[in-house]
Amino acid sequence: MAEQVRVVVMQAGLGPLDYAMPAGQSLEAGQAVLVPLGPRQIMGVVWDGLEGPAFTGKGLRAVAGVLPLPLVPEPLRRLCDWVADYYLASLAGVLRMVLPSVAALGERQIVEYRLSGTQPPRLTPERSKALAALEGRAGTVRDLARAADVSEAVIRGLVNVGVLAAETVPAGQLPAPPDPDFAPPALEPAQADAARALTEAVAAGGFAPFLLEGVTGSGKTEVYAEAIAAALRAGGQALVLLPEIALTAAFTARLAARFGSPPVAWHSDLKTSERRAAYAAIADGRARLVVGARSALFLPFKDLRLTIVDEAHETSFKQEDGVHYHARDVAVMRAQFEGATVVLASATPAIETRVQAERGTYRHLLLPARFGGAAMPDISAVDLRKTPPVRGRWIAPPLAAAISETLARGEQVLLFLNRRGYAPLTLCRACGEKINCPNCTAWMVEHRLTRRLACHHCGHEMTVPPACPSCGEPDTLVACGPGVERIAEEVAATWGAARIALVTSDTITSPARAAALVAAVEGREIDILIGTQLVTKGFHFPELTLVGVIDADLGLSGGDLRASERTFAQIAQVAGRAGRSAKPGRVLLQTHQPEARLMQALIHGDAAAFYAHETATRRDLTLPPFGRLAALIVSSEKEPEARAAAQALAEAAPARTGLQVLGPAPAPLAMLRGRHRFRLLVTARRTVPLSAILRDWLVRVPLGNSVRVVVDVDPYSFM
Ligand SMILES: Nc1ncnc2c1ncn2[C@@H]1O[C@H](COP(=O)(O)OP(=O)(O)OP(=O)(O)O)[C@@H](O)[C@H]1O
Ligand SMILES: [Zn+2]
Repeated sequence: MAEQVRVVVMQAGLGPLDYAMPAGQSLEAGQAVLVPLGPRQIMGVVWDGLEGPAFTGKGLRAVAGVLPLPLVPEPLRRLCDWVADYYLASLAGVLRMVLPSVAALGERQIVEYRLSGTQPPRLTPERSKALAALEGRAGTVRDLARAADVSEAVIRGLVNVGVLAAETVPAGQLPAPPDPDFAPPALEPAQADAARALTEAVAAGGFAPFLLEGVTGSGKTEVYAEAIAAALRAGGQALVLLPEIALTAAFTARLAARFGSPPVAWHSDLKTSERRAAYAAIADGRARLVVGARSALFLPFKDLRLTIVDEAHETSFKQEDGVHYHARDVAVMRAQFEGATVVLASATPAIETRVQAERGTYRHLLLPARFGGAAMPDISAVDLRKTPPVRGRWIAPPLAAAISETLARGEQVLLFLNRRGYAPLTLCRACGEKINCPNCTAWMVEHRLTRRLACHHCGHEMTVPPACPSCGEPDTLVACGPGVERIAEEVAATWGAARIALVTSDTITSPARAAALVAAVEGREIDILIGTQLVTKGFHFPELTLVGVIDADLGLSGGDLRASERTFAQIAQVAGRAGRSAKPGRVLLQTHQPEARLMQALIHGDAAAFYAHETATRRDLTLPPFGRLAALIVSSEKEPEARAAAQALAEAAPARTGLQVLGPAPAPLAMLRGRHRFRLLVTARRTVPLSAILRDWLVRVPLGNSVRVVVDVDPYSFM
C-alpha cells in the first residue's frame, strides 16, 4: 500500500483530506503541496496529529506537486491547531494567515512599476487620484492599487498607456544583521533589574511569560531591547508586535540606533518584493529581529526565542474579521509552543493581564518611575458644568488659557479627541432628519477636508447633499458635535499663528507619513497636535508639555464591560505624552463628572485603586477574566431570516450548569454593510470547555444559505 498523507486544503468548508505520497518522494508535515480536488488543483499543507480514520477505499489520489515554500514548523503547526480549536476557525482559515499567496513566492524576479513621467492621454478622477498617490512609489500592480486605493484595472490602464513603466527587480534586500552590542544604553537600577530578569529567561530558554509594567516614559523599550540582545546572542530570533503599523517607522529608527541595523518589518504596507524577502528570511533564520503588526505572529520563524507585545493593553490587537483572534493571547500561546520568552509591555496593562500576574502565571516586572528623573505630569479636571466653552466651541476657557501659556513658552500642545472627521452627526434644522448610512445603523460622519460624508463602519461615502434628503429644504443641514477636524478649525481661529498637525488614520496613512510627522514635531515645525487614539501611543516628544483631553467622558457612553478600563488606559496613555523630558507636563481633562471614580484616579495618579475596583467588579459579576464570554453574531440580508436563525440557535442552546445563553437581541449595530444582525452572548464559568460546547451547538442547528454566523470568542466589541 502506498504511503499516504493528510493534507489541510486551502478551501473553506472542507476538512483535511488524505492523499497518496507522490511516486518516489516522502513528504514531511508542514510541507506546502498542490493536490487534486475534482478537476482542479489546489494548495494545501501536509498536516500531522489530526484525528479520524485514514482513507482506506480505492482511488486514493496522489499529491500533484510540492510547492517551493518553507515548511510550516512544528510549533507553528501546533499554534494553528490551537487557534482553530479555541477560536472556532477552520484550519484552512488559520493557514491562510501563515501562507502568503503562491504568486508572491514563486518568482525570483519581480516586475514592479513606477511613474515614467509620461502624461496620460485621458485623465479620469481615478487616474488623477492614482497619479497623486504614486509619486515616488514602485510596486506590483497589486501594491500600487492598494497604495492609491484604486482598482487594479486603473493601474493596468496606466501601464497600457505608458504612464507606469515596468522594471524587473530582485526580491527585496535584507538589512545587515543586528548587532546586540552595537549601542547598549546605561540602564537605571530599576531598568537593570527588569532587564536582568528578562535576559536570564531568554538565555535559559523554555516558556517564560512576563508582564513588563512601567509608567509612561519609564524606558520599557530600552529594557526589552536587552532581552532582544539576549535572543540575538543566543543565535535566535526576536519579534516585536506593535498595535499600529503607523508607528513602525519611528520605532524602527529606535531599534536601528540600538542594534546598528534596522529590524525586518512585516505589515500590510510592504511591497511584494519586500514581503517575499522578509518571509524567506524569517523562515530560514536570517531575519533575526522582526517588527510587525499582529499578522507577524503567524510567520514561520525558524527559531523564535522572544516575542514582545508592545502596548499590550491595546484593543487593536484583537482581530475583528476573518479569524477573530487576540494577538496578545496568541503571542503567549506561540511562546508556549516554541518554549520561548514572551513579554507583554504596557503602562496600563489590561485586567486580564494583571490577573495573570497576580495568579503568578506571568512574572511581573515593574518600572515605577519615569526615566532620567522626569516627573509624571500634573493632571487636573476642567469642570465643563462650571466653565463651559462658548456655544459652538469645544475648548473651555481654562484649557484655552493653558494652550496660550504653553505656546507663549514656545512649547508644544497635544489635543486629544477620539473622533475622526468634522462632526459625528449631520442634522436637518427644518425636519430633524439625521443623515444615516444606507447600509448600516450608523450616522454618516462629515469629513470637511474631503467634503464628504463617510460611514465609519462600511466605508460608504457621499457628498454633503445641498438639500435635506428627507424634507427637501435647501441649506438646512447642520453639523452636530465635534470631531478632530472641527477642533482644528477652532484652534486655527483662536491661535492663528500656531502650526497645526492633524493626526488621525485619515492623515497618517502609512509608516512614511508617520515618520514625517515625528520629524516635523521633533524639528519644532508643529505647535499643536490634534489627534485621535493614534496620538496616544508610543510618541516621545521632549517639548510637548500640555495635553488637553477635549471630551474625557466620551469613551464611557458605550457601556460595554471594558468601557471604563479602556477610557482610563486611553487617557493615561495620552496624558503620558506630556512632559516626558526635562520640562514638566500638564494635563487638562474636560469632563462633566470630575468627581467620578475614574477621573479621580487619573487626577491623583492612583491607577492601583482604579484597577482594584474594576477587578473586584468583574470578579463579582463573573466577567472576564473570572468568567468566559463568547458572542454569536447571526446575520443575513433578509431580516426575518436572520431573526429566525438566531431564534433557532437560542432554542437549541446547550443546557449545562455554569453556562448561560443570553439573547438573541438585535445587535446595537442592527444593520452592517446591508446585513441585519442579531447577537447571542454566552457566559460561562472558567472551567467550562466553551469552544467544544460552541462547536457541538453550531453543527446541530441547520441554517439557511443566506445566514452567516460569526463566532467571537473572548469578544471585545459588543456592537
Ligand atoms: N537607559 C536609558 N538611557 C538613555 N535613554 C533612555 C534610557 N531609558 C529610556 N530612555 C529614553 O527615555 C525616553 C522614554 O523611554 P520609552 O519611550 O522607552 O518609554 P516607555 O516606557 O516606552 O513609555 P510609553 O509607555 O509612554 O511609550 C526615550 O526617549 C528613551 O530613549
Ligand atoms: Zn455604513
